[in-house]
Amino acid sequence: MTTLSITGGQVLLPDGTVTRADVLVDQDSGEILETGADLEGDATLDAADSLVTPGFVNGHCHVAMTLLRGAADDKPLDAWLQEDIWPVEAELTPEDVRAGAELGILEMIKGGVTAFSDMYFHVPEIATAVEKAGVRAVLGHTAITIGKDEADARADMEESLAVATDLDGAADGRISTTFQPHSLTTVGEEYLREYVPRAREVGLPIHFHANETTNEVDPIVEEHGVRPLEYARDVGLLEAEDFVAHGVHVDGTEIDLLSETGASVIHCPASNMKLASGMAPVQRLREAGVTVGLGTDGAASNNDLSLLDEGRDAAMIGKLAAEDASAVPADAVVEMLTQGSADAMGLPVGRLEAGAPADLAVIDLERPHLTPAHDLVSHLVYAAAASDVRHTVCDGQVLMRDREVTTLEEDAVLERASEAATQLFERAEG
Ligand SMILES: CSC[C@H]1O[C@@H](n2cnc3c(O)ncnc32)[C@H](O)[C@@H]1O
Ligand SMILES: [Zn+2]
Repeated sequence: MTTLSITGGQVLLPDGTVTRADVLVDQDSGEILETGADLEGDATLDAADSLVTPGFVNGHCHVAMTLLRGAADDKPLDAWLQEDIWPVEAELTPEDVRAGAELGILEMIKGGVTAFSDMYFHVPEIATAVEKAGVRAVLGHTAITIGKDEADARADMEESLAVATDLDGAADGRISTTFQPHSLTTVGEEYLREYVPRAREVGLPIHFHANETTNEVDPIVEEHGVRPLEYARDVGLLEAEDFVAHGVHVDGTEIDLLSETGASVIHCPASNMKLASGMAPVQRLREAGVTVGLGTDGAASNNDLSLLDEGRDAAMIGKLAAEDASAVPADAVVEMLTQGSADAMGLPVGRLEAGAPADLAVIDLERPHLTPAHDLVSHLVYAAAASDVRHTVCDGQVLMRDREVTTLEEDAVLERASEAATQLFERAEG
């Protein structure tokens, strides 16, 4: 057995308390052996003057959209997608997706993110980037049927099933998968009724966008006479292992439905603010017992992949939405960006305890904006930034040491992504 000891730091425990301790990791199994005093390993990672936290878990992302970062801002969702994003995405090659995925994963490792859940296409390229970078991911091919003839629509749904079946367990088990209808308005009812049961037959969880904007809610209410999540339930969605991205415009009936079914919500506050989609009722969801995780959405609607930024945004917008400064407090946010997202995604991560996967981030506390250190949970949510992360460990392997990523060559990743983005936009502009 080869062991790694993360020494001299303060450790954020699963109950939200912080204690001075070392963390001993079995690098062969990738699991935490013990947290406690004076733990020696074969190798050491210095955590003096630092906070050791579970790796942050990005519950909803389109990682390759880093190539579209900053290319289309200041529009609402429908216009942004239809006028700017989808025409460019139509030109994306598998190589582009690989370059964008490596860039996004590099950014996430640098910000202490050790796992992410992704919705996109050319997914084998994303899987290759995940394997190389050493992170954990829940991947899938996202199917859209509107605007397609029956053959193309079916092909997309079939691909979503096939990709999820083929890639499950890849990268030594660090990749798991979901079936992914894009949303309740972009996939036709007949396809949901046919393919959701097929996903169930092979045991796939389902990840989809829902209730993001009122434009997505109103047509469903008009056509079906019920709220979108009631319709979702009727077509077989919202099992306990499913998770919904956004859940902004959910009413009391839908909150009860989420709570009864055990389906989770991934809250994406930065994207919801930037696209002016609305304010998710996070405090009400949590009070109803719904599992809530945090996601960045893609870098074109955020415009970064920092879960620490997302945490601060969640706290701020959660208070505004509830009109209550005590709503969505720091400890709730820390839970959402670790255990909440992990539970939603069906991953046994997000907790620093013996037997759990050794996925963690070490945050440098010797920073002006983190001084004095009255309350480290408060700092994590209200003051810390992605650039404060010193080390990142996933599955017991050191992915970043002293701010240097070990698994990806940073300069080369940046160069490939810039080049791919330039050529992509040249093609798209014709
Ligand atoms: C077909 S792959 C996934 C698809 O989703 C698009 N997308 C990015 N952000 C959002 C969002 O906030 N709501 C809905 N769809 C979104 C992305 O551009 C891809 O086309
Ligand atoms: Zn999304």
